[in-house]
Amino acid sequence: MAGTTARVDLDGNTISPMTICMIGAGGFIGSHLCEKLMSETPHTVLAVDVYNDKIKHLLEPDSLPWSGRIQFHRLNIKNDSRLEGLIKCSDLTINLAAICTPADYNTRPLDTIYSNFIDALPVVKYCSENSKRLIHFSTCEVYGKTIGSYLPKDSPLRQDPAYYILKEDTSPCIFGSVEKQRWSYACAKQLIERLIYAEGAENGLEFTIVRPFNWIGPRMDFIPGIDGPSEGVPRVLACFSNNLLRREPLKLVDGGESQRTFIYIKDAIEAVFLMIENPARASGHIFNVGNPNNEVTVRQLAEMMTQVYSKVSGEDAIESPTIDVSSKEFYGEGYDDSDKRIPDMTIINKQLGWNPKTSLWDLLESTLTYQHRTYAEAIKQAIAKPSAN
Ligand SMILES: NC(=O)c1ccc[n+]([C@@H]2O[C@H](COP(=O)([O-])OP(=O)(O)OC[C@H]3O[C@@H](n4cnc5c(N)ncnc54)[C@H](O)[C@@H]3O)[C@@H](O)[C@H]2O)c1
Ligand SMILES: O=c1ccn([C@@H]2O[C@H](COP(=O)(O)OP(=O)(O)O[C@H]3OC[C@](O)(CO)[C@H]3O)[C@@H](O)[C@H]2O)c(=O)[nH]1
Repeated sequence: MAGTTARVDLDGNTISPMTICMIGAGGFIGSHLCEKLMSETPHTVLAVDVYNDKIKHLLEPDSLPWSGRIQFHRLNIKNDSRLEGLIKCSDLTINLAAICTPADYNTRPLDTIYSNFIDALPVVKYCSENSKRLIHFSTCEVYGKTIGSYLPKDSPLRQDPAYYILKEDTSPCIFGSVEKQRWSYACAKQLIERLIYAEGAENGLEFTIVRPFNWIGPRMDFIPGIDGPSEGVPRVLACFSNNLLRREPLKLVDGGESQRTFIYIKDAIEAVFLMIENPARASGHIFNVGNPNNEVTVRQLAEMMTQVYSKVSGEDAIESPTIDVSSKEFYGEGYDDSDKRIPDMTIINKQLGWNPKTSLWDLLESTLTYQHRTYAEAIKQAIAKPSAN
């Protein structure tokens, strides 16, 4: 129960209750952070977002044990003068707000760049000017492509970790050409990282930068036509969940050859907790947060999800569970991809002693159980309902 035993940091010091201004609190990661902060700590959250559907269960009814420790502020950080006041009255600001679905990067590059760079500027400025601590969410996409991806396909060096492991302090950021607008997001994230780093160096801003590597779990994105637009394209977990729920083949972009490491949201949130409560160990650092043991190709992910969904739903898989699509067909002009993403864990291990725990199979089992329970009935009804036209 929150607040009954004193919380101590990794060095044995008592942690005082703090007020956290969490921007983007209504999203996937924000909702999990808020949930754990409410149930396990005495901290207060000023939850800022334009939506609150994913945290409604924490805001209502008033009788919840943490009511009074979480306040929702519906505001758009693009144009709301209340933002500075909220940052000023908090001990820590966590900025999660962003456009962060790849389908937007090449089709809405301006919105993507504004969201990930321009809109984050006032947050950095207010933190710096008011001497407030900032935890800023960047992305593993700042690494772009691996050095190994430029070697010939049969080069033995491709097997050498030096050519693919992504290290915060030494790996380069390798993006495609400007016409490949996919990289608008990574580039905007990289520039805001550099600005935060410079504010730390020149003006003493106390910051931590988080680079998430494909965090997945319940409440990620939306299911098209159910709790999001029918034509919307969410991230891969929700795309594949949608296909499985509708008994459609899973679409493999460009053969599903790209590789990703997936981490369970609950493991990743543990890492963020350590950053929140151990400022002396976390400040001034950039942290990869991922699970290097959970690497698969997108094709393997599709196969695993098909098997796991069959188990949790009790339905046999369809006859042809996957179908190939080109990236142009799926995402449109200007799409490009990261080939492989394995995080180096040295820095987060040394500073915070953190390691991920959950296997890909286990995290898919709990996540797909959630997807089935949450959406299967709604999908059945949507399919049964004759369409409007
Ligand atoms: N989930 C991942 O695996 C992952 C990977 C890499 C990076 N990240 C980064 O982590 C952060 C959070 O990601 P997420 O997966 O929770 O995404 P999300 O889209 O679920 O959450 C982002 C939230 O920010 C809010 N928001 C966006 N613009 C806003 C604005 N102008 N004013 C107020 N609120 C605004 C959105 O409404 C949304 O609720 C993002 O910065 C993203 O780039 C996430
Ligand atoms: O139906 C689909 C959807 C996607 N793919 C391919 O899967 C790979 C992963 O896609 P996704 O999870 O949508 O996004 P990325 O990993 O490419 O990018 C994200 O990483 C972190 C973050 O910054 C925020 O979450 C974001 O940029 C990819 O190869 C798709 O092409 C598919 O085959 N079928």
